[in-house]
Amino acid sequence: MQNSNVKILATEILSDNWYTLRKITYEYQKKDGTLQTQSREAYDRGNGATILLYNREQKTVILTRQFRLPTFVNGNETGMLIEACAGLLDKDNPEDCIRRETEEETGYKVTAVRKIFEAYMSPGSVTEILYFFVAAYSKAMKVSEGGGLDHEEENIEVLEIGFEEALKMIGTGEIKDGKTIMLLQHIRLQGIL
Ligand SMILES: Nc1nc2c(ncn2[C@@H]2O[C@H](COP(=O)(O)OP(=O)(O)O[C@H]3O[C@H](CO)[C@@H](O)[C@H](O)[C@@H]3O)[C@@H](O)[C@H]2O)c(=O)[nH]1
Ligand SMILES: [Mg+2]
Repeated sequence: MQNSNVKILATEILSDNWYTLRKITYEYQKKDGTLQTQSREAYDRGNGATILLYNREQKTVILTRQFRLPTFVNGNETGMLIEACAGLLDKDNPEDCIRRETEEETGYKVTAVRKIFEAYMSPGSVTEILYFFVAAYSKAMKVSEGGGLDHEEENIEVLEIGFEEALKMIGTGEIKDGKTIMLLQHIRLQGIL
């Protein structure tokens, strides 16, 4: 935090049940030089990594489907969401994290992963920065069922979908997850599939 126009005055923890919600009060120097005191809530659930697995011969991608409670209480009738594989970093670096998460959730053991960019996904309220990766996959890399970790209560379905179909699913609203849309569009924009 190096912006000399901002001075943190107070940090209050509103909730630290599973992740941490803080209310931060700060002094902000406006362009005209005057000082303004503001406060904002920031939800800190750590940082994350996500990956799109693609197969050039088959022109397919690997996606997941799982129940996402926050979407269920906000308009997603079944609560089921189709997403690229993703996970929180814990103490890992993003690359190790995404390799581990890929194997746990999809059952594919990928070797060469490529970082493409990083993005704040909800900058007005959530601190998280998300690291984006892509990797080629093949049948030979499938080492387990995937599906996520039982002790984390993950019930993840693994989907292998034609790339063109996945792109269409953005238009139909069947794919409604930001990171997944960004990854699919990247694959198209870069001509990877
Ligand atoms: N008990 C309990 N479990 C929780 C809670 N919040 C999350 N979990 C569980 O903690 C686990 C976290 O799984 P990960 O695979 O590491 O993370 P993720 O939820 O898939 O998050 C990924 O996708 C998010 C949504 O796009 C990203 O925001 C995030 O960065 C990451 O990439 C999941 O099993 C989730 O259900 C909670 O409040 N209580
Ligand atoms: Mg996950």
